[in-house]
Amino acid sequence: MIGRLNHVAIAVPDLAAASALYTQALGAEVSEPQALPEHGVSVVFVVLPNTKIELLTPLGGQSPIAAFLERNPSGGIHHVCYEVDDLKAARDRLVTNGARVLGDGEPKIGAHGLPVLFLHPKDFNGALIELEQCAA
Ligand SMILES: CC[C@@H](C(=O)O)C(=O)SCCNC(=O)CCNC(=O)[C@H](O)C(C)(C)COP(=O)(O)OP(=O)(O)OC[C@H]1O[C@@H](n2cnc3c(N)ncnc32)[C@H](O)[C@@H]1OP(=O)(O)O
Ligand SMILES: [Co+2]
Repeated sequence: MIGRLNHVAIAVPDLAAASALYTQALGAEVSEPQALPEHGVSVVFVVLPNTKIELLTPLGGQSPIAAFLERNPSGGIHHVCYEVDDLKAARDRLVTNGARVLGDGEPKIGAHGLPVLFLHPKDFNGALIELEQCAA
């Protein structure tokens, strides 16, 4: 069911500083910031030869990552994103098998303009998992 690793996400307290760190200290290619109010975050993507790193920071007063950063003030690995061929079929199979899909269970459009869902970290060995519909 799951396919390629689309990205690994790191929550950061200061997106500009984290972007500069990846650009200057690590010599990486970093995208321009994207504000995603429907997700309560702003993000940049670090483009790697085999996957991406998503650097994200809270946006607005209701960010789902605010509590994570309170627990981890200097930041930390936040989630991994796997690609799936059919997001709704994957969701239905996971729910049938007892996994919890976060939010209202309906896919939302993510940073790549594709539908995404999140699975509860407590159901997957303490790791927050994002599933992204493969591009057609
Ligand atoms: C940019 C768009 C998109 C993309 O296209 O890539 C994104 O990536 S958007 C990313 C931001 N959005 C989300 O993360 C949505 C899903 N997340 C959530 O709904 C919440 O973050 C959460 C997973 C429900 C956690 O909420 P929180 O308020 O932090 O705390 P809780 O008390 O409800 O947490 C329960 C339990 O889970 C542990 N936890 C929390 N976050 C993580 C995490 N990232 N990784 C692992 N574990 C996590 C938390 O510590 C609690 O554990 P216990 O204390 O042991 O109960
Ligand atoms: Co993500």
